[in-house]
Amino acid sequence: SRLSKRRAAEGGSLPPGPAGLPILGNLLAIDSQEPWETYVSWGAEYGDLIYARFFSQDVVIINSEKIAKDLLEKRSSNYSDRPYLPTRLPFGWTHNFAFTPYGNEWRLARRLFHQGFRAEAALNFHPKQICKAHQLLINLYETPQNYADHLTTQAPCSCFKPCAVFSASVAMSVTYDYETAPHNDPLVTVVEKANTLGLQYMTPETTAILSIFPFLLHLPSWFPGATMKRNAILCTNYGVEMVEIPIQYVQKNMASGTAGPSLVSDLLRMREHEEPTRVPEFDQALRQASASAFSGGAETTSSMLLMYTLAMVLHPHVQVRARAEIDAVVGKDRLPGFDDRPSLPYIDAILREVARWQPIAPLAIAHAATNSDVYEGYYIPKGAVVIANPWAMSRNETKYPKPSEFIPERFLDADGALLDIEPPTFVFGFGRRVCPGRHAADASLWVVIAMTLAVFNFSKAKDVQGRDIEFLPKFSAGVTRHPDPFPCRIVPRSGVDMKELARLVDSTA
Ligand code: HEM
Repeated sequence: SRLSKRRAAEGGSLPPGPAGLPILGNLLAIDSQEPWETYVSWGAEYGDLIYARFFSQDVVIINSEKIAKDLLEKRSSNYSDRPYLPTRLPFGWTHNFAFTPYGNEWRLARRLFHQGFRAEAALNFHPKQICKAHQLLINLYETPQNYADHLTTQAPCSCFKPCAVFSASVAMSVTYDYETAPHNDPLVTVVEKANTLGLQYMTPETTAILSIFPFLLHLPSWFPGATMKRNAILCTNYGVEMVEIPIQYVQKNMASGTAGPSLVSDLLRMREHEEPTRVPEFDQALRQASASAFSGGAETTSSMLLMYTLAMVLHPHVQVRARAEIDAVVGKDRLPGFDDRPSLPYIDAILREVARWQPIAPLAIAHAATNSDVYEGYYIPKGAVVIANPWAMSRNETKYPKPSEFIPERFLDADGALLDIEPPTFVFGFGRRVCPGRHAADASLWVVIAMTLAVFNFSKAKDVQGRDIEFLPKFSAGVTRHPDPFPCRIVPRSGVDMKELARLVDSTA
């Protein structure tokens, strides 16, 4: 076969892996809800570097951090491409550079994004993150039963104050200096629609079928069963609105002199100094950089905050220790702020453990091999889809004993100081494609964790007899993996009423 000839030419054999069917390859063997679990079980049999086939597509799965770093970081010039996604262009998904092939277009978009989101620049977001966290506290105080809405999306909410919609509003604010409306913000709605509809078509597992039946994408949209085509059209339209409307908003504000600082206003100013011939390229990159900031930022942050809420409800003793730390370091007269971060190691340990305990992107985003390669004697074909499996890395028992348990203490030494070990950065991916929003995400998560623990107590909801309502957490993987709604009670700590909360908020404003 062609493959064995290539192998003979290069030396080395394919990494071990499960036997597949002649045409389908290994697709039928994969748990469609939790493919990362299938890859963990393959790993137990074949090792941490696994070869599989989806139809005719070569796939390499990496279950260990070491191999992921050896390939995706140390050999990053060969492993920074993305798999070809037949859905990307028909669904108008050119606005998110997460899916742009490796090359100049991606490089420029990522460079512009970096302008606003690199570690030092992301410090500028702190005041906005604090302000949004304050709004979140007020919303949680007033309508705690709507906690998921406050943390994630918009939804009818009975409070009259601006509904925080924390994640989306931080993202919109830093990218466009756009204040999300209290309810049903038109832009947040359109981003959600574009994301929910689009992202399910952007994974190698789902799109594998299109590489063998590409006609599915080309059936006329009125054809019965042509859902994919109809969705592609809808999604393209949402994408255009989601990209263009907020840019026009910034341009209008700049023209009237009312634009506050934002990524897009900075980039529009940079644009004025571009060579005229380079402007079209710059415009395309500006669109990718800005749309990626808010479409990439909102959903991920909110999924992690839901994981955090779940962790707190299930582990009251963790809250007790966290509160004792906050009370000792910050006191009860004010809320924790970023300056307190170095003195609050337990809060950081919670943040790390939330990220590790339930990775919200269990298979990160697949990379692709530009050229064939040989690693430890194994042959990796050119064009192979390379899937790193952060889920498997989070379940490494040597590094994380009792991996399915939530134990922030694993990141601390006996004196309660943060251990000098690498935090679970694998949840943000690897190499040149590593998540560029991670610094902003880290600060948003930290401030919410610190402030909510300072003010609230999370517990299981009670039934009419006053008994805890027990539940088994369930998770769904849509855009990102997140817990399904679970019953919970969020009540202010004793002594915190609305007046006191307003005072606390004012004291850190
Ligand atoms: C809350 C936690 C977050 C997690 C766990 C997360 C995780 C990831 C992962 C796993 C990747 C793929 C990395 C790879 O290919 O190796 C990624 C890429 C990306 N993330 Fe994040 N992310 C988070 C927050 C954010 C935020 C807040 C933003 C935007 C402000 C963002 C923007 C992006 C973009 C634009 C990419 C594509 C990078 C590229 O292809 O060059 N992410 N993220």
